[in-house]
Formats: sequence, structure tokens, C-alpha cells
Amino acid sequence: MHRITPHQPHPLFDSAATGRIERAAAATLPAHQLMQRAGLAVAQLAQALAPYARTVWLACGPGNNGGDGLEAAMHLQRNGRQAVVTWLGQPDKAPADARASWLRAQAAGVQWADHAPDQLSSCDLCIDALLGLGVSASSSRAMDPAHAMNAPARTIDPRLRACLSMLRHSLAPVLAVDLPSGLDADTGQYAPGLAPDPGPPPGPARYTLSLLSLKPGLFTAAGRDAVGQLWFDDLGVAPGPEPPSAWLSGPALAAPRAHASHKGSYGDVAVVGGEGLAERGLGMTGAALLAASAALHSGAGRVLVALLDDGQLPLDPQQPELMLRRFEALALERLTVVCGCGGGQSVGQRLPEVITRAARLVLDADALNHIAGHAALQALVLARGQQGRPTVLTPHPLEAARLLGLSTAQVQADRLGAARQLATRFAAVAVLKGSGSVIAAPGQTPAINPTGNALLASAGTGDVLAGMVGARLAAGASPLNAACDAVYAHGRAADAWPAGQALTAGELARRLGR
Ligand SMILES: NC(=O)C1=CN([C@@H]2O[C@H](COP(=O)(O)OP(=O)(O)OC[C@H]3O[C@@H](n4cnc5c(N)ncnc54)[C@H](O)[C@@H]3O)[C@@H](O)[C@H]2O)[C@@H](O)CC1
Ligand SMILES: [K+]
Repeated sequence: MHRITPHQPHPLFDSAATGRIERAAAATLPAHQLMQRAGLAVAQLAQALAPYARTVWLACGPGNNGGDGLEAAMHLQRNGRQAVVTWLGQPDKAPADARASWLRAQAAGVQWADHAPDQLSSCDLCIDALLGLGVSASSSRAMDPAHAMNAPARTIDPRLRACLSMLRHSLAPVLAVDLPSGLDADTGQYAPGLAPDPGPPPGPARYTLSLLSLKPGLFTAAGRDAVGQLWFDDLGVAPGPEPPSAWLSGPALAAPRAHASHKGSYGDVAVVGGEGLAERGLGMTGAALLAASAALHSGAGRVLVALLDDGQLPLDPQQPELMLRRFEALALERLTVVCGCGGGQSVGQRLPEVITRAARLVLDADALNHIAGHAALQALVLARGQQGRPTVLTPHPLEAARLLGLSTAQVQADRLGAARQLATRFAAVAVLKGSGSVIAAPGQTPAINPTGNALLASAGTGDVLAGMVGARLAAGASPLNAACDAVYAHGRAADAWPAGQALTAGELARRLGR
């Protein structure tokens, strides 16, 4: 068992893949073995997290997730804790493993209760074993048109609802078994009717022990807020031939710079964007300058900026290293172009040339919005991808929704699926930004980024990311590596941000080289 941190990459397995791993393992093991290992792991982590807990309340659902909780209750009771169990299952309807663990918990003398004990203190512990992987199975059935047509909306057992509410409002720490209950292991979204009430995320003392595999939903969408501190136990089972459904990104290997190198060794980035104030009264040159600053501080050899402001700004006195250029003066065929940051309406007329001529290309913000509205531009992006010319798209969920002709909610409902769809549709690397950014490339296993936090929810941080991707592409990284490394470093910079200091995009860009 170990704690999961962003320092290392990990393979992720969705609910279907986890099911296959489980069935393969179960076929070679004595009956009930996996649940016994799961329950023991839960009890061990519970005791390590709450060594002074006298009482442990275990909320156990009707399926095998509840079975893990019952098994853990037996160990905790035997180890001298008062294990108080609320079990929502029924002996005659429970899966065989869960029923066996119920019998073992009974024999150990756990206490049965309808709800959480009143006197739980912050030293005690709650264990959330209500729902695990079963939620994903029910969600995928609900999304299957064949079932969705006839399936009535699921009614939620009021006892389940009450237990969920107690856990979510608990002052005692909460350890979730396998997944925070209600969270879909594949999408990181809560199943209908099981989401917590809107409001700030749960308190700090929240833990999740993922069993057998790490699942994508733990790391994206609502997953990151829900899981708290994440632990993993593989239950002694290797994934075998099962390919990962996704990867959790890790840090890039440091690439030392040769002494015998010069600015030309690290490539030229050209930023095309930043509509001027004169155009429509909406000055957006700052966005392009932020992207350029990020490229500069990420190590690009030279950074050129073609502002869409009719030459109003000849020099950025804060960043004299940036070389301002008229768009017509850019030798696009030799450049890595970052296009769209603050591009407004003006970027539209530059896009056909940029898309067809740029050697390497990052498309962001208004470039993406224009492309979404113009089928001819979409065809040009696809064509360059099909010619094998490096292209990275960096949409946030709304931009992704426009590109795919979906709603933002549909994109968020399946972030991995949406990123994969974008990558296929445009033969490009797609970075779907947001909590747990997803990076997808055509025909490759997608990655989820583990770094970053809500400090990044401020104006201009997306422009900084686009510049970072551009710098890596210019230095020769593949589009997928450039995107994964930039997203990771962007989040890492936010994670290392000094407490109590506001994160601004300009400062974020300046800190990148440190
Ligand atoms: N699959 C595995 O690899 C292993 C599974 N184990 C445990 O078993 C769990 C999976 O067990 P199950 O497949 O029995 O599933 P769960 O126990 O997660 O859920 C099944 C129950 O939840 C109900 N349910 C599902 N979706 C619901 C929704 N949207 N609203 C309300 N109720 C809903 C179902 O009706 C069913 O009663 C794992 O998460 C893990 O904790 C472990 O014992 C070890 C091995
Ligand atoms: K759970």
C-alpha cells in the first residue's frame, strides 16, 4: 500500500478494465480472497490514519464495496476498536463475498446501528463503504440508449442518502473505500442524485484507498476534490496483459543543456494574438504577451510576437527580450506558432495562413472559437494533422464543447472521451483543461495531469500554458510530450505557490524557469 502523489506516473484502469483484472485474479485465488485482502488493507490504513480512534463508524452499502467495509469492521473490532456498522444490505440479497464478510463481522462482535454514533470526535473515524465500482456499471448502463429508453430514473434508498449526508458533514475524518461513494470511476462525475450539495469541498481530513487499480475518475472532474489524500493497494494483483485505460502523468525528465548550444538550439516561438484596443475597444494584447513571457521563461531560444493591433505596440518595455513583428514578417514555415491568445475577432483572418504554414502549432482560445465556427478551418487543422505536422489544441471545456458541437455539461460528463474525440477529429494532440486536465493524442492512451489547483482559476493562466507548450514544441519535444510536460509544470508551479500570495498569470510565467 502506498500514497499516491504527483511525483510518479501511474497506469489507470477504468471500471471495465478493473473488472477484467479482478476476474482474472479471482480465478486463480481461493474464494473470498480479494475481499479479505481489501478489508485488511482498509483496516490497516484506518488504524494508521486514526491511531487514537476508539470508535470507527462503517457505512456499508449493499454490494461488494459494503463487503469490504464489513471485512474491515471485523479487523478493527478484533484490534480493540469499537466498530459500529450501518449495513444497507440484506443477507439473502447480498453478493456471496459480502455475505461471507457480514457473517465474519457478526462473529467478531461488531455493533450494528441505523446511523452514525452521536459521540464521534475528530479523533474517531468514519469509513465510507457505501458504493464503489458498482456506480460506474450503473452509469454506463444508463448512458446506453438501449437501457436509457426504458429505464426509469433511479430512486435512491433514503438510508443511503442519509449515510452519504452524515459522511459528507462528518467532523471525524472519513476514509473512502475504493472510491468516494457516488463517484463514477470512469468519468470523475457523481451519479445522478448522489452529488454532494453545492458548496466548498469537504474538509481536509478526507482519504480514499483505491483498491486493485487506480481509476481515471479519481483524478479528473469532481474526482480531485472528492478523494482527498489518495492511497492505493493493488491487493497483490498485477494488471497482467490488461492495457491501461489512461496514464497519470509524472514529471518530465530534466534535459540538461549542452554547453555547446546557442539560442537557435532551443527553437523560435512566435505568438500570434492580442487584438488591439482600437479594433473593438477590447484590448487583449496582454494575453499574447503572457503567452510570450511563458515561452521565454520556459526556455525558448527566441520569442517573436505578432500582435493583432496594427503595430500600436512596438516594444514591451517590461519584456524587452520579446521581438515584436508584423504578422507578414513571420517566416511561419520555420516557426513554432502559438496562436489565439487574446486573438479576438482579428485572429480569424490570420488563421488560414497560420494553420497551413506553421511548422509546429499551438491553437488556443479565440483561435479555437473561430475554428469551431468555420468548417473550412476545421478541415485545414485536420489536414495538417494528417500530414503529420505537430499541432496541439488547448481548449477549456466551453471551447471543447464548441469544437465538438456539444454542451459543456456533455464534455464534462466524460472528459477523457471528449479529449479523445477532439484528438481524433483534428488528428492533433488535445489538452482538455480543467480539474485533472486530460491530454489525448490520436491512437494513444490518454493522460491525466495530477498537478495544479484552484489558484490557476485566474485570468491569463491559459495563455501561460499555451506559451509553455510552444516552448517545448520549439525545443523538439513531440506534441504529446510537450503537452503533458507543460501541463504538469504549469500545475506544479501553482502547487508550489507561496501560501497567502495571490497567483497572477504574469508572475506564474516569470517563475517558470526557477
Ligand atoms: N471488483 C474488484 O476488483 C473488487 C471489488 N471489491 C469491491 O467491490 C466493489 C464493487 O462492488 P459491486 O460491483 O458489488 O458494486 P458496489 O458495491 O460499488 O455497488 C453495488 C450496489 O450499489 C447500488 N448502486 C449502483 N449504482 C447506484 C446508483 N447510481 N445509485 C444508487 N445505488 C447504486 C447497486 O444497486 C448495488 O446494490 C469495489 O468498488 C470494491 O470496493 C473488492 O472487494 C476487491 C476486488
Ligand atoms: K466507497
